[in-house]
Order: sequence, then structure tokens, then C-alpha cells
Amino acid sequence: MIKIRDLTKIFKMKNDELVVLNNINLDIEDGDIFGIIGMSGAGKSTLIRCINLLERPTSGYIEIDGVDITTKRGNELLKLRKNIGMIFQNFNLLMQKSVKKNIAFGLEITKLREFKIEGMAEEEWRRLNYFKKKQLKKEAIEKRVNELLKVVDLEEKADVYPSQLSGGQRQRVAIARALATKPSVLLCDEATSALDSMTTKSILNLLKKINEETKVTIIIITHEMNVVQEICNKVAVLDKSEVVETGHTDEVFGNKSSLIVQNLLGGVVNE
Ligand SMILES: Nc1ncnc2c1ncn2[C@@H]1O[C@H](COP(=O)(O)OP(=O)(O)OP(=O)(O)O)[C@@H](O)[C@H]1O
Repeated sequence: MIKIRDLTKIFKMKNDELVVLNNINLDIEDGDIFGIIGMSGAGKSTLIRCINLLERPTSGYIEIDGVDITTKRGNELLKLRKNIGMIFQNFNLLMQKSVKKNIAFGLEITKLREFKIEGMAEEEWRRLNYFKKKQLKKEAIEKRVNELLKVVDLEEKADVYPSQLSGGQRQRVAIARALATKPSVLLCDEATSALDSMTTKSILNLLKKINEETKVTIIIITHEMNVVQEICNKVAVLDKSEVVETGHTDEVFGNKSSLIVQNLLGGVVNE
């Protein structure tokens, strides 16, 4: 469960300050696919970036599974980030590395102990010498990368480079990379905004399948209302730095008295 409490973010400029998030309170349950919507400049990106501490809140806190993450720094912060994957509109892949190397990237700095190879006890790890550890780590990474290639249906593209892939395939690689360390939260920052409608649908289906199979909590910020309607069970509406509506997607989208919701929907959502 993610609890956001009294979260405020103020950007200080030379002669001024800008309140971008003002006293945000939200509960996001395990396994939710949670949409965050709002007009441009409402603070959506800043909010999602606070959840993995790419931005540090000015005040307030964020609890993930009972732990206040805003206190984390250094190694603890790195560990926390392994529990929170993120995908972006422009995919952010390493263009000089193959698909499988892109997916393996986050795993290479992960400790062998964290791979949890079935049936191997802690003492057994300790008895292994350095070379064996390295070899085992390579094998464990390969195993995990192959699993992920299967999940995102890109087994045949393992050795190609991102430049040889379509936008949808690139986002699949990014999803596999984000899931490599088995995070409990996946943040999606306008993840389908650069894709056509067919490709968007296939990426949303993939996210839905992953959510059902792994119970990963997914938080999506988007300006595409059809994305929210398609996969988000809950949604929060940000307006001028504040949460003005939150609840089940059907209820929030059905609220005819909310001008901001109706403006955002702008007739895009199917009845
Ligand atoms: N590092 C920063 N320093 C100063 N101001 C910032 C910084 N990052 C964001 N802002 C400002 O904070 C406000 C909210 O930005 P944010 O990107 O969170 O909004 P958004 O809702 O995601 O908008 P969009 O939908 O256009 O991406 C904007 O006015 C933006 O200019």
C-alpha cells in the first residue's frame, strides 16, 4: 500500500517560489492500476517523480508498505528504487546496447543474493568462491532476462538494437527492464503518448496482464483519458497542484458536476 500524506513540493527560484504540489493525500492499494490525470502543469509528473524520490518532497511523506521512503538516502535509496520500476514516454533505452543487455542493465548491479534461485540456501551462497558467484550471477541474469523476453513477447528480438525496433517494441523492452528486479510498483509517465492507438492498446493489454499475474501496483500519469478508462481501476484528478477528485474510475468519470473532470474528458470517453 502506498500512502501519500500532506505532500507538498515547492520549487524555489531566484526571486520566487512555485508551489507545484499542495498538501496531497492519496491511498494507492496493492495491485491497483491507478491513474493520475490533470491539465498540463497541474503537477502530475512532479507527483510521480516524488514517489521514487527523483524529486524530494518539501514536506509531507510517502509510505510504501509501512516504510516512509522520504527518509531514505544512499544504499537504502538504491534498494528502494529496485522496488519501483519506471517507464517513460520516450522509452529511455540504451541505444548502444542490445535488447537483452538493456533488460539486464538493472540486474547487473543487483546482488546475487537478491536473485532468490529456488532451492539454494543462504549457507550455500556463502560457501561459493568468487568465480562461482560471478558465473552463477551471469546465469541468473540470463535466466531472468529470458523470462522477461517471454513476458513482453520479444524473444526473437533479444540480440537486436533499439534502433531496429518499432515504438511499441521499444516500450516492451522498457517494461521488461523496469520489471527485471521484480518491483512491487511500476510508474508509467505518459508511457503510451508516443504510440498509435493500436500499439497503445497492445501495451495496455500487456500492462493489464502483468498486473493480473504479478499483482504489481501500477501508477499511470497520462493526458489520454481513454487509457485511464481502459485500464485504471482508480483515478485521481490534480488541478492547480491539488487533488480535487479521487475514487473508482467509473465514479470519478461519471461525476457530471465536476467541471474539471468534464473538461478533461472533453467527449473522448465512450459512454
Ligand atoms: N525542476 C523544476 N523547477 C521549477 N519548476 C518546475 C520544475 N519541474 C516542474 N516545474 C513546474 O511545476 C509545474 C508542474 O509541472 P509538472 O511537469 O509536474 O506538471 P504536469 O501536470 O506533469 O504537466 P504536463 O502534463 O504538461 O507534463 C509546472 O509549472 C512546471 O513548470
